Amino acid sequence: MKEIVAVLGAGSWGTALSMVLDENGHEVRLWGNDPEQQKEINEKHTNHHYLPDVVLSESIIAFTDLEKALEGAGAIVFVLPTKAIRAVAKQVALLLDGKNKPHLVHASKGLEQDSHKRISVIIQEEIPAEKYDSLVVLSGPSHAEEVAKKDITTITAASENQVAAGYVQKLFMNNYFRVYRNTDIIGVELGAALKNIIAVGAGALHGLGYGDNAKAALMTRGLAEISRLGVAFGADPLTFFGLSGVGDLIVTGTSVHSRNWRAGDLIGKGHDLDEVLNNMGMVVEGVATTKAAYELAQEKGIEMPITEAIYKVLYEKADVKQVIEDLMLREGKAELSSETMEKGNKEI
Ligand SMILES: NC(=O)C1=CN([C@@H]2O[C@H](COP(=O)(O)OP(=O)(O)OC[C@H]3O[C@@H](n4cnc5c(N)ncnc54)[C@H](OP(=O)(O)O)[C@@H]3O)[C@@H](O)[C@H]2O)C=CC1
Ligand SMILES: O=C(CO)COP(=O)(O)O
Repeated sequence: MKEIVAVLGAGSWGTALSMVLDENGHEVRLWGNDPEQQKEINEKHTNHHYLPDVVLSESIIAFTDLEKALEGAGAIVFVLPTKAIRAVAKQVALLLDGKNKPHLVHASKGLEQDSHKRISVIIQEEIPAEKYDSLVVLSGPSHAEEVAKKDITTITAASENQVAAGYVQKLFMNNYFRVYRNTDIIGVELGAALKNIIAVGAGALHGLGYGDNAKAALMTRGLAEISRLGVAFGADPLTFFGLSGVGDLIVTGTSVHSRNWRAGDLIGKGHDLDEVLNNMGMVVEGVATTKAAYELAQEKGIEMPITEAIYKVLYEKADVKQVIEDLMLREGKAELSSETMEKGNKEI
């Protein structure tokens, strides 16, 4: 199968996914909003700010005109920071005529500020169902830097429509990029978004000089509270043991590639949050997601003590050592709770 694929978002992940699609023989149109970057990609075949030292195939063409990028596309892949998804989806909706119905895919990881909505929900709100074929979430442990080097990567294509998930599996899969199908969109999106909170925390522990025991504690108990929130909103608890749960938690909670981990590390070393975010030069989704998840947990009465602690450090300038002490000295509890394993039916 050879498709025309419009990749919306010419940052690290959009560029790395474009390389996979190009490798698989598809016609790739990489859309961004920066004319200088478009010129660089089309003339020098590099995207030096987002993927330094990587040479792109000449057949990956960058666009700044969204209408031209979407013309005749069989698939449209949203790979934008969460805060840009709604605005870009609105523009896409205006350009789709309902005759050529593309498959929609998104590969972003976050929750919308204020509404706390998942990305697939935002896309469905903005693009009328009659204008596209299907919607699939592509998510898993996958640093752009490693995918661009063709390092072995596994990822999940989640959709209620398994024919659509199979289409996306076929679109992306090759000998270094293995794609699994999944039916649990809620669990995959929540696992992907919420692990970024824990990655910020893991970086902060490293920056503060804590060791491996602390890291294991944070990641394990972090996974417990991610699952608790997810299950309360209808996710399958088993999803959190999969690629977009524990898999993505490992990759971001232990790696210097992770922008969330690096931001946490700098915060742990005493740097100011605004300074850290301004100097990163790339999106750090975990900071905004911490706020969204904290508000969601408060609203629904779901216990998320690690998220609450990270929220206090990021948004209330709480002393990080004091916050850790408070976490450690909470009332003693049983390790496993039944609410983590009982699937709820609330939707976000
Ligand atoms: N990097 C990774 O390894 C992975 C990232 N992800 C997820 O993918 C999403 C995107 O991340 P990533 O590519 O890393 O982010 P980057 O910060 O590397 O790049 C973001 C890109 O989005 C562009 N952008 C921002 N707002 C708009 C807009 N309104 N219209 C058009 N373009 C816009 C930026 O353009 P400009 O340069 O002009 O600001 C930039 O090209 C995130 O949700 C992230 O969590 C998922 C898996 C892996
Ligand atoms: O989600 C990612 C890898 O799976 C990338 O994480 P960061 O956004 O923290 O770099």
